[in-house]
Amino acid sequence: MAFKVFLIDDDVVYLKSLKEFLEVNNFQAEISSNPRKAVATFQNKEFDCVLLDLKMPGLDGIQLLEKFLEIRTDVPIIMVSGEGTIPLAIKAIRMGAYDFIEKSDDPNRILITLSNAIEKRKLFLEKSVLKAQIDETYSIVGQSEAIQKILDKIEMVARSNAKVLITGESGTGKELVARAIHNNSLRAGKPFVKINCAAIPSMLLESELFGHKKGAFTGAHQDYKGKFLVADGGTLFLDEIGDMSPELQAKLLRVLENNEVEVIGNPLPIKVDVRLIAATNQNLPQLIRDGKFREDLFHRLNVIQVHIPPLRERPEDIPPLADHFIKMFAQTYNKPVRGISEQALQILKQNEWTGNIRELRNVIEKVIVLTDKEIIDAQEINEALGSAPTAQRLSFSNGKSLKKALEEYEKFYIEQTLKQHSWKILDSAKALDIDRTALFRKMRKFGIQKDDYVRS
Ligand SMILES: Nc1ncnc2c1ncn2[C@@H]1O[C@H](COP(=O)(O)OP(=O)(O)OP(=O)(O)O)[C@@H](O)[C@H]1O
Repeated sequence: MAFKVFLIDDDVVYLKSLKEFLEVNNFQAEISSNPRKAVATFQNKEFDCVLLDLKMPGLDGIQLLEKFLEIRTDVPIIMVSGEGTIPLAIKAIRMGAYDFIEKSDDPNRILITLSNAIEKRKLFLEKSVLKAQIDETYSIVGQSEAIQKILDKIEMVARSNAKVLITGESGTGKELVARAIHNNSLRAGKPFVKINCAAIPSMLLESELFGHKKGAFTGAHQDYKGKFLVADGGTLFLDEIGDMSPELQAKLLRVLENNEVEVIGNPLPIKVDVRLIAATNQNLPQLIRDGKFREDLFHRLNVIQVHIPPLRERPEDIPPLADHFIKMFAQTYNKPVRGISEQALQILKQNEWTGNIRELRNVIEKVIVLTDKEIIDAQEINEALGSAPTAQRLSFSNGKSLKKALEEYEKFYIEQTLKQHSWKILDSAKALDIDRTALFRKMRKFGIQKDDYVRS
């Protein structure tokens, strides 16, 4: 497809010859010798680049440039300067023109300047599309007062370097908020590194965080760059901070006090510049009272606190979230789904959502995979919820044998316990007062699984 160039000049002879030259070189060219009409044309048509004469009677090039830049700034404008207009051309560039050429220039130079400008625009547009896709994936949806306050807080704290502690149940969006803070900060171009303190055994976590030198301990076959160093200049997100061992808490505190990392096996500490965001679904003040979390570390981390309430406390967020996930998964799975019926929405609003937004997202994904309808109906939602029944729905298990009803409840109860304990088998088994083998057996029997659950 040929690129479209808009040529504006009062010199019609020059205009026509330039148009011919560009067309021979596979460009499409539209010309205008009337500056006022040119504004309307620029407003109504799509161009990849504009070549604009600096000196014209009536509205001159500088005034026209000003008007064009008011309309849009993504189309590069190259000024065409005649004799003695170089200072004006420089002024135009200061105002936002892409470059300038001289009428007397070798036509091949004009081609090069034009191609460069169009290439730059292409890259700009590609970047905008990618950014829009990322923004969509990481956008925080919700109309509740709680979410609006969180969005305001993100904006307020993003530009500082203050440490942030994000609290909230599993699946409420803690990681999403951490990413939003990073993406809105001056560190946005630098890495965002996430580490889940509950998913890595305590002995390995130290090396994951701070790194090690080859030979520092048995099995350290090569140097390993810890997450603090990987995140240098950017943001480190420590998820499930409440699960960090007391020894490691002490080491983390030292890093935060000195902004230096002690790589295992390396005698010299290394300076780092990392913004720390921590998250937990546990009650840290309670862990402090139980002697499991250091109070000094808590105060270091808790400079700014963002608490995300569970979804059941903000049902007004369910319609916009459902809409968001429907659009997202309809596109992913190429389905014709456009919306959801009022009745189906009511069922979603009444659900308990112990797994919060992650659970809602999974339910919508499941419905979209299975449906071919344009509007999701109540039956489809009920079926999708059926595999993860809530306490509310279980109380209506009429028509089933007692054995079946009890089994359903047993499955539900085990699932909820696992969720509450972030899928840690040992903790969940303890809470259920059964041993871990029995829990594994029941999980197998009921087909309960989470892809990345942790064996603690
Ligand atoms: N307000 C929101 N708008 C859109 N999507 C959301 C929102 N909150 C959460 N999500 C989505 O829900 C899922 C779970 O969110 P996230 O992983 O951030 O939760 P979390 O609190 O960090 O969970 P965990 O404690 O289990 O690590 C993600 O897919 C996330 O994109």
